Amino acid sequence: MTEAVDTTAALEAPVSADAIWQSATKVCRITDFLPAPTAEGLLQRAVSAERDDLLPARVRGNHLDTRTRSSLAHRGFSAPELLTAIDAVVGQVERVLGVSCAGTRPAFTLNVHNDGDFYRAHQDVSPHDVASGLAAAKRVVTFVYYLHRTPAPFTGGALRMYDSALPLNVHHDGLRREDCTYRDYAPDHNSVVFFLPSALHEVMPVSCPGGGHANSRFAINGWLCRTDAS
Ligand SMILES: O=C(O)CCC(=O)C(=O)O
Ligand SMILES: [Fe+2]
Repeated sequence: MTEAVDTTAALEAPVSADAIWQSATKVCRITDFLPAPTAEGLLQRAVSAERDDLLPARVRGNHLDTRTRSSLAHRGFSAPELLTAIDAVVGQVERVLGVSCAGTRPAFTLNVHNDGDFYRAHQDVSPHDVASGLAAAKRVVTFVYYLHRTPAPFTGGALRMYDSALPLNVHHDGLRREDCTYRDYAPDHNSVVFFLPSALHEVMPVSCPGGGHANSRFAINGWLCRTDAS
């Protein structure tokens, strides 16, 4: 039996101008993504990265900003086996996220978080990038593939995905970060996540008291980027 609902009162009440509208951000997450020996091989390459190749990670626009981001990045790291696997699932990712990756090319770095490292809340593409025609504006999909020794030699380091919120994505006034709901994703070894680069996200601080490069939280983080031709 359906009950009649009186909506008159609701219609007469004005919608609060301060209301924050939130909706869960879509994330495709795949665990045990690569065959275990392939993941192990990638981890070994990450562990044996040359010290000289690891430079302080930069924020969008190629700036060093240690209050926003603390980690090391290896820009020349190669991971063809990961790219092949991403290619194999891109159709499903497109369907879930509602974008087309046709004509895109991957660009990525190996990111290394150790004790005390973090990456504060940010977007991989902002409306400003698009307005200014910055290279980041070509990012169509973000991917992050995680690697670490097992059991994890660190704690923390979750990927925090904030729910999309109005007015957050329109203008920043009036919306405090504390008001935003979110979901945390564990950076489990051999798992990968895909999301839209406009989504607000954060790497929670990593605790790795013993330090040591080999004990780091490794992530191959990149984007499927529109090419000039696409
Ligand atoms: O390592 C992660 O979980 C995400 C890193 C990230 O957001 C980035 O490099 O833009
Ligand atoms: Fe990011």
